[in-house]
Amino acid sequence: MREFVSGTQMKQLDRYTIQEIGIPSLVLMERAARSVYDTMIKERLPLKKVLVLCGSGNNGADGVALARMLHLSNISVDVEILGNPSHFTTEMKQQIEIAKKYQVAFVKNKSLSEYTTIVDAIFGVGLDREVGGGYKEKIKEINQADAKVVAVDIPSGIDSATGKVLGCAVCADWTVSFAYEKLGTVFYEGAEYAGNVRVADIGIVKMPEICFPISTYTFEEKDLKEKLFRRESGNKGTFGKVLLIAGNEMTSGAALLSASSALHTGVGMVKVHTRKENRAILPVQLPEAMYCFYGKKEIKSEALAESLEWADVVGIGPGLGTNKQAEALLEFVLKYSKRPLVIDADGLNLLKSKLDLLEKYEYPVIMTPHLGEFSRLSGLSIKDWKQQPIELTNELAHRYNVTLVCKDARTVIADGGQNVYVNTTGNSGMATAGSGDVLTGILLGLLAQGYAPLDAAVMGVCVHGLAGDEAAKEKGKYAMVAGDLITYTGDVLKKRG
Ligand SMILES: NC(=O)C1=CN([C@@H]2O[C@H](COP(=O)(O)OP(=O)(O)OC[C@H]3O[C@@H](n4cnc5c(N)ncnc54)[C@H](O)[C@@H]3O)[C@@H](O)[C@H]2O)[C@@H](O)CC1
Ligand SMILES: Nc1ncnc2c1ncn2[C@@H]1O[C@H](COP(=O)(O)OP(=O)(O)O)[C@@H](O)[C@H]1O
Ligand SMILES: [K+]
Repeated sequence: MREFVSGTQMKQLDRYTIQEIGIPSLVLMERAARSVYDTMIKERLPLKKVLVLCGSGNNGADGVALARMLHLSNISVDVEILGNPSHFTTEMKQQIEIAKKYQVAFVKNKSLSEYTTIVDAIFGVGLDREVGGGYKEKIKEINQADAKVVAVDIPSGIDSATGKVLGCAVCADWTVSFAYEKLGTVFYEGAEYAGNVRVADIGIVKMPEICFPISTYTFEEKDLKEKLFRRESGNKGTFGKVLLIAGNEMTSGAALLSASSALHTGVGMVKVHTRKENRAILPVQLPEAMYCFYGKKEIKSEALAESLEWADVVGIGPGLGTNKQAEALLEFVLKYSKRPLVIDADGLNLLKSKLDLLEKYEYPVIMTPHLGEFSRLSGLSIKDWKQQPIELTNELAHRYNVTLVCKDARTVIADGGQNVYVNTTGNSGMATAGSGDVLTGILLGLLAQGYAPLDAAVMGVCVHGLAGDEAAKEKGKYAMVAGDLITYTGDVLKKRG
């Protein structure tokens, strides 16, 4: 698992390392600059003529130290300082003094066309407002230049906690980040601006010396290998029974995708509770599942109660619609199910009027809203979530006492505890109808096989994204459809299981 930090957290770690541990700031800076230097050499960046653009803070000071190292290696380098001298940090003043003694060249407003590589040391994690004026003009110039661009710590203009572009931002080919990758280059748009990200250990203390109220991780492919477990002696009972309540008379596809995806995740049995109109389609397309059909004006309470008793886990929502019948189904499940529950799609759209029942539900719940559903459920706007994705996901998970999977290009998963997860697998090809239904099936499949809710959620979202990445590799992001994710889920589990 990889850990991420916000700029505020990073500053706490810097401060702790310098003040409590006693490593001088200039020592950290020397290592920071050296790690950027090493990346530039290792990645064979064109170093015929380098420009280092520096702001007035310690990100700029890193830049001046780097310029000195390049200069001492006989690489032709110029430094341009953009910041106001009256705002220079102590370290910045020291670095300039040292560099001048080594005769590093300081320049002003030279054309960027003569440089083969530009280093962005304008703002680091200290960026705290929109970029404007001369900085904005310079960043636009960098983005238009032909040179390769290396960002120090984080591309200037990217909010270190959210990835938001604050006015404008440097578009880098490489970002060398110190100690931890910043959340700002994990979330979009920052992830696109950062290019290739390398994390350099510069001697800053690692957690848990400092305990944050929330720690942020990503669950990776190699973690899957450790977590996935399938008992060779198992039978279809031990691999779990899923009850899926999904699909109305218009939307058999959603039920099919979720049910099929649960089966392709290795679950023992799946039963689908769905509308009678689907009788002619679903068993033909998915004969491996069992079915219970209900008519227009009923929910078949007796059969449903039996199925709820039979199942190990229950899923409700994909393609269910939001009419009275769907509402009655959700109410019945919340009242009478005694199993872990996954609520998705229309199940979430109906939940707002059933929050009292949700509160009383005594078994684990995973909810999987995309941001529109999150917004309807919470009353918060999508913009609110984008400003504080980690905190708001965790807060809502805590409020409803559920595991919450907030689906976006970077899905955030939380259960109200100390650890929040940001998924980094997947791609834009997954922004296609039915992708979410597939995820619901994967989550049900993992839950039924006995993984704890938070584990099932982080593993499932990671698998879903990896399946998307395989699909993109084979079919392309334009042509891939949700059904492909099911096929590749099987491949992902086969390779990593
Ligand atoms: N000793 C340390 O503290 C270390 C710091 N390091 C570097 O220091 C950076 C953090 O340094 P700082 O905290 O000094 O902050 P930065 O250098 O990131 O920037 C802060 C400066 O920019 C100004 N500023 C912020 N937003 C602005 C805007 N939109 N327009 C114009 N000016 C703006 C601030 O007023 C301040 O002068 C890290 O990203 C990292 O590169 C590393 O060298 C590791 C060690
Ligand atoms: N750009 C993207 N990068 C990675 N994953 C994405 C991207 N866009 C969408 N996804 C994923 O695809 C799924 C879409 O789910 P959802 O919005 O519920 O779709 P649907 O309702 O059509 O099934 C989510 O798991 C989401 O995280
Ligand atoms: K920078």
